[in-house]
Amino acid sequence: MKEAELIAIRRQLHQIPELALQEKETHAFLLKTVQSFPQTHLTIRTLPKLPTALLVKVHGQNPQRTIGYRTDIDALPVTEQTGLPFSSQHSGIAHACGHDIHMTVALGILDYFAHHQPKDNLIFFFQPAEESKNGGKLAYDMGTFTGDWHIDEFYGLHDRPDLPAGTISTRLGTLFAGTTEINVDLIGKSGHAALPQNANDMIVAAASFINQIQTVVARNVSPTDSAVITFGLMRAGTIRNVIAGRAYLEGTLRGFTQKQIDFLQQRIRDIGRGIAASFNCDVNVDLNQGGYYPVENNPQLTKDFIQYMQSDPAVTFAPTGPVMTGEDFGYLLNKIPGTMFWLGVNDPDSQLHAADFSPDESALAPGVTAVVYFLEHRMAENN
Ligand SMILES: CC(=O)N[C@@H](CCC[C@H](N)C(=O)O)C(=O)O
Repeated sequence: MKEAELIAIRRQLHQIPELALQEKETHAFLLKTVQSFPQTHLTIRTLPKLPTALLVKVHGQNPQRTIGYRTDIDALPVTEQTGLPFSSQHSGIAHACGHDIHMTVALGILDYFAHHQPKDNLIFFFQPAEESKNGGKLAYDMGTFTGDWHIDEFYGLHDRPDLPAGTISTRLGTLFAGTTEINVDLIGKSGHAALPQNANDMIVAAASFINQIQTVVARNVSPTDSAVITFGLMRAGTIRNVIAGRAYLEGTLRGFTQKQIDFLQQRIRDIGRGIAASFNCDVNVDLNQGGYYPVENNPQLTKDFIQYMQSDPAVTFAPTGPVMTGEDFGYLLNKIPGTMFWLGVNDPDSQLHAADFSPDESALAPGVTAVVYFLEHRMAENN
């Protein structure tokens, strides 16, 4: 596929961002595009119980194994502020995490193998719901990757704004953190602002909960380890002279190992129980990890990936450390060995999830080429 075609696809996808599990237009666009490729050795599959997902199998000439390639397809509840002429046409929703770039690269790779039949089988998984609702886990747990759709090794990328366009980067070990969504409901008693003795103020209880949570990473995690707990949403109260009888908080916790995540979850539950006792209120702590396991790259496959990318003169490879962003590809890599890697998209003044995030489209063609060449390498004899 020519660079201009990749850019045209990316711009169309960019204009129709959809939230997790609602990716109907995106699914229709992806299906139409895949149907426009030569169909001789393709099988297209949809999942009745996960209707926005799309799978495409490329049948190999002499298959010894099946290699999977995954892209996420959902967007974020962000109002785009890029000023691009092809900005989001869906109010309040944007591809602020670059999944339009991910999908376009996947279509570019698939188009290549639709025209050049591979030796082994390839399965492309266009996965809904990465940002929330763990679409990867949903698909895996419903038995999607069994029988003819079994995958031996799995690859996927994420775009990265602080790397030059087209640069490939990954590491041995954990690449992305495991995350857990935290929802906390504090239930007390509302009343008159002037009569606190007759009420039970949940703004004060929530403030205390938040303050105690700040001690977890600072005081319970070794200074040589990393973890983060952030509360990004807090709702309580209606007016200055009514004591709030309820407060609601949403946050996320992140760590690089499952052991550490389990520990952080336990501390949050403990603090919730402590607040309930000390404020004589109800505190319901709901923790949901879903499929957001730490993204742990398989040692053998990732060593081969890094060696290949470093040795190919057409590829710029950069080493990297782990990051605290999460990815539900972590769940799939927990079940199927594989490698997740970054693709540089050169937007260093912005960041993932920002309203002005605008990846550099010149990353598309080298991204496709690097993955196509790597997959050819994996399918060569002796690999
Ligand atoms: C790449 C990226 O930004 N991923 C998301 C994953 C969502 C995690 C989950 N919804 C949570 O907040 O725990 C991220 O926020 O890192």
